[in-house]
Amino acid sequence: MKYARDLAPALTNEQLGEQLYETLPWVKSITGKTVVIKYGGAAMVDADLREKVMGDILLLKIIGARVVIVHGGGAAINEALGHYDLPVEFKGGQRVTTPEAMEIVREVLVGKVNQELVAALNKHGAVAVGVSGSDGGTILAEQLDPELGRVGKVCQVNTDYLETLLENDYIPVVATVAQGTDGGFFNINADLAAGHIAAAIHAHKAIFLTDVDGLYADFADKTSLISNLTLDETEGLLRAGEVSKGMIPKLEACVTALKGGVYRAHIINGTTPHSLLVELFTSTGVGTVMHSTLESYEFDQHPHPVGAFASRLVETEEW
Ligand SMILES: Nc1ncnc2c1ncn2[C@@H]1O[C@H](COP(=O)(O)OP(=O)(O)O)[C@@H](O)[C@H]1O
Ligand SMILES: CC(=O)N[C@@H](CCC(=O)OP(=O)(O)O)C(=O)O
Repeated sequence: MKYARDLAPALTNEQLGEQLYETLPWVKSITGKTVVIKYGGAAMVDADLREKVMGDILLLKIIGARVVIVHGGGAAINEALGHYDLPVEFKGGQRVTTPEAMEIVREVLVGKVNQELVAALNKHGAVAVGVSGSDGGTILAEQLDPELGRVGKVCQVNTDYLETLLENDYIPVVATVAQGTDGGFFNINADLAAGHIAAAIHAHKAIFLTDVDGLYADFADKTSLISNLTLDETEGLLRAGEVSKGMIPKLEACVTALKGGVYRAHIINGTTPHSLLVELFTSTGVGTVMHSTLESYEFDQHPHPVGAFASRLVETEEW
């Protein structure tokens, strides 16, 4: 037997209740909306954390969000290439992918990472379905640059199969190996694929879970975490070469998503337990959020009384 008094809660029941109640408008803002979550390989390495992320995603689904997961697996691909003594090389945040490496990319992304994520979700019930870019012609790509080998540029996203799965209450889990216009397969950076999918499926939000707290104005200066920025500012940072490595495709993906009509793009730390819930269900959030204009951002930033929020929901119904 355990006495409640010995559990020493950090908050009083009233404070806890207040906090839960404050999430209500944010929960309402997600219900019925499509949310594309890019789950990066860098945030996937710890199995316990991965379970927590899957739990948070299930919670989003239970409250009525239409969730699409697009996953990476860069770290696992590096490991597999090392195992076969194949080189690991990136240019502008994209992997140089020889035909040999492409075979490994397929094995790792489609055969391993995708199945593991689907299995982790399906422990809780038959909710997830693995989708590779070529399934249902979901992602069609052509060669991006001969120097990068089998790296693809997305030319078309066909959302029919994803929509069918969402309508039937499944969570599609997408591995970003695309069908090539030349009949082969292409390796698509998972951030870029997520940006294109979010735009094509008219997502309300695109959320990028990675291994840093968000976008830093200066990565070396940990006090420079950016809380929010506009589309123009994001493009400005890219043009000025202010970001490097994996952050380049991530920001490019945010730009693609926002230009394609996605309401918000978020970059958050997937290695911090429940960052997804804090980002989505609190006024302050934890990571970096990108939005089309400052006006549209400020509109969202004060806690909305439930009644007032309901009228906003009507205004944004199409999303
Ligand atoms: N300005 C920046 N702010 C944040 N991260 C940055 C920045 N510039 C480069 N990075 C790097 O981008 C990495 C995230 O991209 P990546 O390694 O591709 O992760 P993922 O596997 O989640 O896509 C960070 O770990 C960090 O090293
Ligand atoms: C072309 C290209 O770079 N493809 C990526 C695909 C996986 C990925 O994007 O994984 P993360 O999200 O974990 O970085 C790669 O081969 O690593």
